[in-house]
Amino acid sequence: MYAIPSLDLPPLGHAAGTVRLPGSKSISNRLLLLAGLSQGCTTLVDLLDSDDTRVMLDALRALGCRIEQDGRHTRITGIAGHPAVDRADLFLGNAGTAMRPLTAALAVLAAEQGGDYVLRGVPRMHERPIGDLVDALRGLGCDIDCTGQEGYPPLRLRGGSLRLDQPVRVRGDVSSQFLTALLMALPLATGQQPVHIEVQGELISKPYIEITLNLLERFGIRVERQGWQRFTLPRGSRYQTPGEVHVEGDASSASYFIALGALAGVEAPVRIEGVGSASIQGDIRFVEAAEAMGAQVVSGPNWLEVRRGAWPLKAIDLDCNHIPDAAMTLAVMALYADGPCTLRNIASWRVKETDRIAAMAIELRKLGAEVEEGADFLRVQPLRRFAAASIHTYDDHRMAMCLSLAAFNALRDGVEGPAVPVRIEDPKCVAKTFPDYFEALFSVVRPLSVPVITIDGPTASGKGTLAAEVAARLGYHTLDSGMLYRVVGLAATRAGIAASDEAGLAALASRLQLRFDGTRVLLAGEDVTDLLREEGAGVMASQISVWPALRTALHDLQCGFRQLPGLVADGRDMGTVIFPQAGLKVFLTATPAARAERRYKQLISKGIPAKLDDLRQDLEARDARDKGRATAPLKPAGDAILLDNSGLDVDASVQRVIDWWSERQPFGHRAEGR
Ligand SMILES: O=C(O)C1=C[C@@H](OP(=O)(O)O)[C@@H](O)[C@H](O)C1
Ligand SMILES: C=C(OP(=O)(O)O)C(=O)O
Repeated sequence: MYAIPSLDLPPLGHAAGTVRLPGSKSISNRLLLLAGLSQGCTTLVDLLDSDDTRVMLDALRALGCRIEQDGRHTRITGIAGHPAVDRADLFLGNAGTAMRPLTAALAVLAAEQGGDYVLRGVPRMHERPIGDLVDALRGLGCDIDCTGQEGYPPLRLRGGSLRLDQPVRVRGDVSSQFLTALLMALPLATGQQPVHIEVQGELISKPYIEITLNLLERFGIRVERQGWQRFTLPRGSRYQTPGEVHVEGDASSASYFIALGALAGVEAPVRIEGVGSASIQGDIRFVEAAEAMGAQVVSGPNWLEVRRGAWPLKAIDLDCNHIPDAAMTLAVMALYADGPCTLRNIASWRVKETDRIAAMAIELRKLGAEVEEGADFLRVQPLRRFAAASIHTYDDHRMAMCLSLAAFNALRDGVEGPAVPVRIEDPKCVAKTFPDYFEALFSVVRPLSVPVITIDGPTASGKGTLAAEVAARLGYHTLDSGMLYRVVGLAATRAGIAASDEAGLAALASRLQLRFDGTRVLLAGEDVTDLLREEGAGVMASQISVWPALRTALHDLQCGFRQLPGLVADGRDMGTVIFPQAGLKVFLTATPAARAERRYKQLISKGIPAKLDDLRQDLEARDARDKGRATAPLKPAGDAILLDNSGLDVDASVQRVIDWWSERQPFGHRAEGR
């Protein structure tokens, strides 16, 4: 996950490869609640692990469920309709699928057994309506206070007494989750008589009710229904655990990769695993919408393969009420269409993670699009010239994921102006349902060009620290090229290859069994990170790095580090030889005295004995050798910016580099500052 203020996506090219989807949010949270209310143990396989499911798991734990997690398996021992506590204060984040169903379940339990439960969430959750559900539950005899604003969480549920002689009436035109909540909770009240639910007003998002009915059935509850108006829970309904249930991949999350295939699956398809034609999720019908826009889709029961068909995409005019979440993806695909696209019947977008109609219109306009927004529709004109935009994401995972698709602007035929990057602000908001979304995206797209920052400089100038910090701030990868020479040095010493054996060293370098695990370096499976930091390894690296054949052998290996979303490479010839096209080149220096002092402190703090004078002499000798070697000598690239950090702390140096980098981006200053 990218827990950084913003993530810059460079212009992206063709896509190919396989993405395995995380579990469905809607299925995961329903199964968790049903398992939690059942008697006995239910094993959920491939449950979604994200913000929305974590709040549900925390709530179930607080109510007395036992939860054990082991790899792909989550085991829940339910409370059999009897919470272990009669008071709890539950934080449910911004998870509608936790807030709404738990409200109904706890309101019914509190009315039947007594209790005092508070349900709250993030500030946006306190702006998302729940009044229709509260009214329905009050009509049933539950005692519910809206402790903030009437009709919105936080809620306090305190007892009451159930009246089941009349049908429970609930409005269905703001959110289907209210009906889902009642369907999942009311089996708790069928001890003496059946319970009837009547839906008032036009029910929206109907396919989500199908998911609810399907999963209730797996827990032994067969709901009788008359169309979408009337539902009956038979007398004596009891949750019976099915034992083990597999959670299919999330069909709404699939929409981004279906769109990706339609836009960029040119030479090969994008394969999506985890969801397919056998899905019980309504959002699988996004496939039809994508096909209407020209995508070519082949599917199996739990996979899809999507390629580009029509290009530009074909404009559509679609009632999207049945796919409220996935439809957002169509709004961004519309930028690549051959005419205006209209998405209708989407009023519910206004009461989700943010007002999604307004947010989508604002952000698409930043890209240059002409957008018409109505109470319940959005019309998007295609774009010929994309503007580089910093996309605000409103703490809405889907805004971040959808708008990332604007980074394919270079693929638009007849596009005017240069290919532009897209900045996604607060990228970690994807954690609501798809924490590794960007990693998944990067694994299947080919960049047109990956941004590189090079930081070259003499030994002990602090390149490594600066590079690591800059990379962490930008979400970029790092290449510590000095480390590669150290690894070769270490491997050579072990293999008995002399520092003077140029051919032997080059041959060794080309067959290195090297792997990086975060900041750890593994040589033939052995963690050698600490050995590489020793002085001897540095001296050996400097001696062997004079050999042209070795430098050539390591060239391709180093270029391979240039991966999305970007690279910060530090060394001695990063800007001059390996990445001459880098977007920013920094040459970092400090006086020999300052560098010797830093190295001295570093060694002493690790308990390694050292002498200041010796260190200074050593590093002056290394400077001379690095500067004097015939191949790739240490010198600033012509277009490098010099940074003398003798009098700067790390934070100040990092900020300088970030500022220089920001100035070179087409977005203006980084949105959230540091
Ligand atoms: O029941 C569900 O799992 C959901 C129902 C839909 O909400 P609405 O019924 O409010 O449209 C959908 O947007 C949400 O992401 C999940
Ligand atoms: C509307 C959404 O979430 P929630 O389950 O919180 O309603 C969503 O995931 O798009």
